[in-house]
Amino acid sequence: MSNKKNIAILGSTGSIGTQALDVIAANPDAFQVEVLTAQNNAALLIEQARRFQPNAVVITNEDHYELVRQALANEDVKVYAGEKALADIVQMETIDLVITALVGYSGLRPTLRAIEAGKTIALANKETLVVAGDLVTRLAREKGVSIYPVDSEHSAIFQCMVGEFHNKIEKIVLTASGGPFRGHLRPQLGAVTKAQALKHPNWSMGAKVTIDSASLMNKGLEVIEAKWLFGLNPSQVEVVVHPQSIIHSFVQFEDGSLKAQLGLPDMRLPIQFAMTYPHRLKSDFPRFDFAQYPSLTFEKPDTETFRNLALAFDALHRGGNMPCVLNAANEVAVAGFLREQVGFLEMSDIVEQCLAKMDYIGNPSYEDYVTTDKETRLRAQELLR
Ligand SMILES: NC(=O)C1=CN([C@@H]2O[C@H](COP(=O)(O)OP(=O)(O)OC[C@H]3O[C@@H](n4cnc5c(N)ncnc54)[C@H](OP(=O)(O)O)[C@@H]3O)[C@@H](O)[C@H]2O)C=CC1
Ligand SMILES: CC(=O)[C@@H](O)[C@H](O)COP(=O)(O)O
Ligand SMILES: [Mn+2]
Repeated sequence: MSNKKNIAILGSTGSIGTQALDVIAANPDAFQVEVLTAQNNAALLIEQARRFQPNAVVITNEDHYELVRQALANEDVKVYAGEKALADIVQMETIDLVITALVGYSGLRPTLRAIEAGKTIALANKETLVVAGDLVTRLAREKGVSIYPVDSEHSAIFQCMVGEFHNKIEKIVLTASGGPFRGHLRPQLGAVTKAQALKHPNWSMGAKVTIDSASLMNKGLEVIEAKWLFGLNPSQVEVVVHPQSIIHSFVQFEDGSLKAQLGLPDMRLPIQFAMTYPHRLKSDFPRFDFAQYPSLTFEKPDTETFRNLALAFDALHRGGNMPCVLNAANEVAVAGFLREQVGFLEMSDIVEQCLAKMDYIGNPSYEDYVTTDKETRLRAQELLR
């Protein structure tokens, strides 16, 4: 019997997925890859499967199935395709921990299925908690499943909470880099390009989260994610702009003590911590050098210019299916911006109009979320030029 943790990585070809594999490659005695999944990047999935020899891989775009199957015909790796296969594979008995590194709404169903099967979750896919945080956290409580955060801010809060779980949080303060357009006003934002928006000042990430960072929707999604992960009221979550991205977030306890977690912007650390909690594993990640950062600065977010953050707080206050509406409208808007169909500022317009027009459902079922997501997408599509 091996002591290695058997890991499934959903979205292994993405930014988080490939960094999770870096962590595994650096710690072959601690981890074994059990499952890898991808949507379109068949070539990288094949390369990863040859290198890490998982039990199984899933390619969700069925058009690539034959290519992957033939390429792995001489390996001891099972090959599946399609969304149903993705939702089923997470229940495989041999999996210990599922890393949800998919992007967007696509993470919801497999995450719920993994929790149903009692799998520990390392959650990068924040949209899962934005869309259906009540369902997901309720099911996790029922099944006794732990959800460990991968997102850097939430990992920071979680790391500050270690040894403090019996103590009450007064508030948390999420740090935001402010993105590439920090300090810009609306007239300037009207003219920014996709290439400029994809240049995050501190982090190298997938396209969707990078655009969300530029529009401050990422911070809005993270506010909602934090509410569900840490059981907070909306009034207990604040955001401060910290352009250096060195302090990853703060927790303030009820005695007024403020704790923070610091480090260079490198996702491998939070990914690894979610995989090893409650332990820490020795790493060779670059260390922080105080001489390189003579000042760490803070500003209030400008929510009049970057309206997405205010819209996310609004959706959180309204509750029910409104965060699901926010997410679906934003996914359509970001895809439209990446196709250069809409401008930067129009992304918030689309989200705002969907929040105003979609029917409110107070206590949504899973089916209500599926319907809300579908109908919001249709409405948002109509708003694309
Ligand atoms: N990147 C980062 O540093 C951080 C990311 N996050 C969050 O982590 C999640 C992943 O982000 P990131 O790694 O940047 O994203 P990427 O776009 O880099 O990767 C997404 C992964 O999901 C797969 N995928 C995309 N769409 C689908 C779909 N519909 N069904 C199944 N698989 C799909 C992709 O497959 P393929 O490539 O084969 O098409 C890829 O493997 C997001 O929720 C993001 O907000 C949070 C903090 C930091
Ligand atoms: C690395 C990570 O966790 C991202 O979600 C990051 O937070 C993006 O940075 P900003 O949204 O603060 O620009
Ligand atoms: Mn983050």
